Amino acid sequence: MPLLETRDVTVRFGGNTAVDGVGIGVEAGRITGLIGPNGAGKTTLFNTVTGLQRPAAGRVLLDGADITRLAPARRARLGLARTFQRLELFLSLSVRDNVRVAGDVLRATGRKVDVEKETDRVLARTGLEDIADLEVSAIPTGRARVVEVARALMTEPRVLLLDEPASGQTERETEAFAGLLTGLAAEGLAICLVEHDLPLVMRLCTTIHVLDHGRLIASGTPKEIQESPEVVAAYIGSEEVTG
Ligand SMILES: Nc1ncnc2c1ncn2[C@@H]1O[C@H](COP(=O)(O)OP(=O)(O)OP(=O)(O)O)[C@@H](O)[C@H]1O
Repeated sequence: MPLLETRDVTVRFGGNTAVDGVGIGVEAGRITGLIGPNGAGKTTLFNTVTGLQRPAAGRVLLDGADITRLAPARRARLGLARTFQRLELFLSLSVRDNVRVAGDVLRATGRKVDVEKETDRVLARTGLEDIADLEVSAIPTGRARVVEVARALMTEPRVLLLDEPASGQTERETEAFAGLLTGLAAEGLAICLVEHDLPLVMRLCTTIHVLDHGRLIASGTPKEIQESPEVVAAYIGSEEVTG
């Protein structure tokens, strides 16, 4: 059973159906891809899962429990964490402080945590120790993306939703990042990856869901997705599906 599931989720903005009856699953210990051309509805689906967007219809389930009506903070306490396509970091704070602030979510669960120790552990785990004391405004975008992941990890999530985390990363940064994600999944985390770097998605994901114009047009292994005529047709003129 998937740890996170959407069932028949529909989101409308006026007359525009941004997400149209979409059901996807995200499993623990796996990296699940969510891809699709620009405007396909990927971020809107993430927003629905995390509670920033209310669906017109459908349900979101976490570990079998219906969380569709819960506020975003409640969902975060239940183990949902995300990063944002447009980075949502405190630019004038240090890398360490950006990570540390997420300790509040952990404290809100009532768990006794040493936030300083946990911050150090997460900074080490994500390879950010060398820039921990720099202001976020002074670091390259590629590393800032990792800071967002580190901040999400501070909440000790069960599910991590990543919205275009590799965008702005150098090839070397992406390599390190791929290693980090693989390691996190191996530790049991459920990761859902929205990413336009399709070779990266094909390499990391066990299952990939493909959206086009709000509709789920395919779900399957990387091989199945690359061979799907619907997927190839959806990407013609926008990007190539390669692995
Ligand atoms: N707040 C909003 N108000 C109105 N329309 C919106 C809003 N957010 C998204 N949309 C529309 O919903 C559709 C899906 O957008 P969304 O950002 O979810 O796609 P996406 O797959 O994440 O795209 P991209 O890959 O470009 O980030 C688009 O047609 C977009 O214009």
